[in-house]
Amino acid sequence: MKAIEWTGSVLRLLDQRLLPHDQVWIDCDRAEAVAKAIVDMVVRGAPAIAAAAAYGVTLEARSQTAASPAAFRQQVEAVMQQLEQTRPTAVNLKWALHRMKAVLQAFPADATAAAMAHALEQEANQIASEDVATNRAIGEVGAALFANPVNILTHCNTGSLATVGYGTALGVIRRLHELRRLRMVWVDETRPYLQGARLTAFELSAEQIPYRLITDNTAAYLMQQGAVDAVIVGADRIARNGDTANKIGTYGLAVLCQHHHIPFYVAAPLSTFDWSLASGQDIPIETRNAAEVTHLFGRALAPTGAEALHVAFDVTPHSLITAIITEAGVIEQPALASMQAFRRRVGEAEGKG
Ligand SMILES: CSC[C@@H](O)[C@@H](O)C(=O)COP(=O)(O)O
Repeated sequence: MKAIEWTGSVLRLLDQRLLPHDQVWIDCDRAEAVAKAIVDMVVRGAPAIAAAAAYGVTLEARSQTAASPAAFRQQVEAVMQQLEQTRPTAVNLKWALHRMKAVLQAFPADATAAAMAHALEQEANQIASEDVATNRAIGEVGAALFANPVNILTHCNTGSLATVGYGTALGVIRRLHELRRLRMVWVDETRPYLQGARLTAFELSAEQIPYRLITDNTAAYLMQQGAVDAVIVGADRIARNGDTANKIGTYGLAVLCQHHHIPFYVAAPLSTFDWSLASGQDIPIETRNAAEVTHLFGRALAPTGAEALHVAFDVTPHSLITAIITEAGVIEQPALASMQAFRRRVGEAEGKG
């Protein structure tokens, strides 16, 4: 399953707002269209929006090849800034744009616009292909944590639709299934946007991975019944001390896991680490339109004029996280010291400095 495709001239995005029932592709031929697609959640999930933004820069660069080198740089950098504003919490977006900016800055002042545009396209392709390899590595590392078949509970969508392919938390689940070490997956529906019900259930159905969809408020009951062996979720930003921002409802699951003595894992690539932030308190949390809470598919659930709050992410304190699973290994009991030791081991170059 794929939700992002670069044709060499346009970025094709599978409109995730319409899944699972309609599979409609949107062709973006300008950076503005990509920015709008990210804001409107046509494309979503931290690694997927990072790759989409990189292709947004590529589209702008390709449209400016007749410009002078200085005008080209100015225009492309303006678009990078615009893309960076589209969604605030997922740091992968910034990480990808920093990579694109570094490519631009490596060229001498008199480099031709065409040469710079070509290099930017290559970098976007590199970001996209690395993501799939990274997720496969995360899957391998994560699956090694489980010796026997398990029941996993997951939240939101962290699969092929949220990445360029394979997925992070869902990558671990996918790998467990391949290794016959997965009993089944409990899929939180993930109110209000229903990424679990619409997207994760869609991916698991397509691959015939056994799952059952539950309402978000069923997790506690299942844990009490002994029906959950572990929770695995993705992440949008991980601070220096291991505090992790992810889809709203993640923190509640971590608290429940602590109460029930169930391991709580975060699976994320190094591009989700924000070493510049001391703790989760510094992570910007996106709030979205309250109509996404009061309405479902355009139909009002609440009385007319009902006030609602739509906080899209929450922060799980590192003390509640059993381990963070990355492509470079596992960080057990993440905290400042273990995170710093991990960072030294993998090298600063791979994370966000
Ligand atoms: C591999 S995706 C990790 C996270 O981005 C995912 O868990 C999540 O919270 C997605 O939120 P979304 O608002 O759908 O972009």
